[in-house]
Amino acid sequence: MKKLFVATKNKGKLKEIAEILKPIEVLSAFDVINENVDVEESGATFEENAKLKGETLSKFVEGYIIADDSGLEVDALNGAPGVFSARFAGENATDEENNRLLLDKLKGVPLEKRGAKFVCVIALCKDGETVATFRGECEGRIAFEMRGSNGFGYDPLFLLSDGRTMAELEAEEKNEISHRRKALEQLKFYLNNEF
Ligand SMILES: O=P(O)(O)OP(=O)(O)OP(=O)(O)OC[C@H]1O[C@@H](n2cnc3c(O)ncnc32)[C@H](O)[C@@H]1O
Ligand SMILES: [Mg+2]
Repeated sequence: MKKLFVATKNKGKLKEIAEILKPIEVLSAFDVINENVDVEESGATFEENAKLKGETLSKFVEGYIIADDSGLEVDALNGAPGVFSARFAGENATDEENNRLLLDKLKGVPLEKRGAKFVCVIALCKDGETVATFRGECEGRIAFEMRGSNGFGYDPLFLLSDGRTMAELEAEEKNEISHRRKALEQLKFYLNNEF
């Protein structure tokens, strides 16, 4: 496969996906669709939402498209924010607002109880149908304050075992260990075998 559309409005995701999938050419579906398509992420799981986004947008492009639905699951919050990660602090919440709310909710929780994981589900779709889904996870803890300016979303609060936050990693380092990398590796394996 030489070229793949991606159904995302998130520039941070798009950049990571393009880097990880090289040499496949990655194109944003929203750059080629003239209409204003908005997909309601009403699913209860990352899989459902990835399919919703991929299947809907696949009807507007020629060929294969992938959608990424991802988020953060925090142990002490019983898996929240989960599928609500992007809108944790409200419908149009900024990353900063989401991070602040997370810190608030974890006030007084000690480090050993601050376990969390990032989850990424990639759906591969075509002509309104899902061909396959792939899941990647990355484990860490929630830090006591935000640190670092790389990445996006909850990266400044996601503490790795070496003591750095995900936002303190260089882009290449994040792309080696991330949930997104793990899901996309499976996609690459699938594409190499099926196409
Ligand atoms: O739906 P699209 O258009 O792809 O973009 P989005 O930002 O709304 O994406 P999601 O619905 O999948 O929500 C994922 C949220 O989870 C968080 N997230 C996902 N991957 C992340 C990562 O690698 N690092 C930090 N936060 C991440 C971040 O807050 C995202 O906004
Ligand atoms: Mg979204």
